[in-house]
Amino acid sequence: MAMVELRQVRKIYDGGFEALKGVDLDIEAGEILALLGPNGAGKTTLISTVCGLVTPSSGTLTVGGHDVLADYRAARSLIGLVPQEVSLEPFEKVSNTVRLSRGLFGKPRNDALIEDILRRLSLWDKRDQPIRALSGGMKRRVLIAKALSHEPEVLFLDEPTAGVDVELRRDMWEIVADLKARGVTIILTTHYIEEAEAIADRIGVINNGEILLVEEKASLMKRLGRKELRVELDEPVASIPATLQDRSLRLEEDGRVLVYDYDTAAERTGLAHLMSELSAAGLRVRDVDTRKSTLEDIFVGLVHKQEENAA
Ligand SMILES: Nc1ncnc2c1ncn2[C@@H]1O[C@H](COP(=O)(O)OP(=O)(O)OP(=O)(O)O)[C@@H](O)[C@H]1O
Repeated sequence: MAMVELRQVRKIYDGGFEALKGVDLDIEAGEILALLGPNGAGKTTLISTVCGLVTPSSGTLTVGGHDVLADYRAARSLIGLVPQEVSLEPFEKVSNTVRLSRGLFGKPRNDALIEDILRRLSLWDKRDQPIRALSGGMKRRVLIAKALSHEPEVLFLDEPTAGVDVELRRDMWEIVADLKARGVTIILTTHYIEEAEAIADRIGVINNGEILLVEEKASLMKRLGRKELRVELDEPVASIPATLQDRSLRLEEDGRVLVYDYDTAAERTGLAHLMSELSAAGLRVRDVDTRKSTLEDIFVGLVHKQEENAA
């Protein structure tokens, strides 16, 4: 059994908008899943249904085997949620904010645990400050501390690094890695492809309320291992010379550029051979350039394809 299971989860908001179109998703214990998707894709709606904040129109959801609808308290007690928007009591002290959060889950007071959480998030020095005295980045850390206060097994982070500076983004990534090392299952939504690349075990792409792909990052990266060699010729050619026909080259830019796709992970890329074949065919090379397909290419391609299919 997966830690989080969604089966055919649909959400139609009042007014008729279908934000989730029958989502199936399994999230395994201890993994980091990054959900990538453009604005309005349904990321927040998906997270909110798992956390019991939005009631699905149909389908089932379980967390740790507990049905989110029928057994809400048991499911919710396993979940920590770091929301997108900062919603904190401005005059409350940092340490009280986190302590109160634990209390709301009916857990007994545990000052040692709160201290540990605050230290891990570099908030210990700020523990006696009121929330309003903190920077935006520090407030985000407080949101994480709150979400961890009741020792959840599953942590949802809704765009944890939207609008934060590079340094804080790196800190967040470290915090997430540390939580994973402690066995916490982590689901984060993001617009930042590099964020998914940096920290996720698996990457899910969502658009228009549908999951388009869920794949191990490692295997996605393997697919990303494809590279393109672009050879700019001195003189344009009308067609690919016969001696190079079995090379699966493409001709672009009115015959000025020969494009060769190759697999960087392959033992032999055939690049050296190709260059000598070009010269044997009498083609003079002006310049070469390489281009690597990125996760962004895959992402944009998937989203476009879905939109074309829908049109
Ligand atoms: N309460 C609501 N009532 C009606 N429609 C809603 C409601 N909440 C969200 N939506 C719509 O559902 C769609 C998905 O929204 P959602 O917030 O889940 O997307 P998202 O992927 O999190 O987007 P973003 O990256 O912009 O946060 C959007 O078109 C949004 O306008």
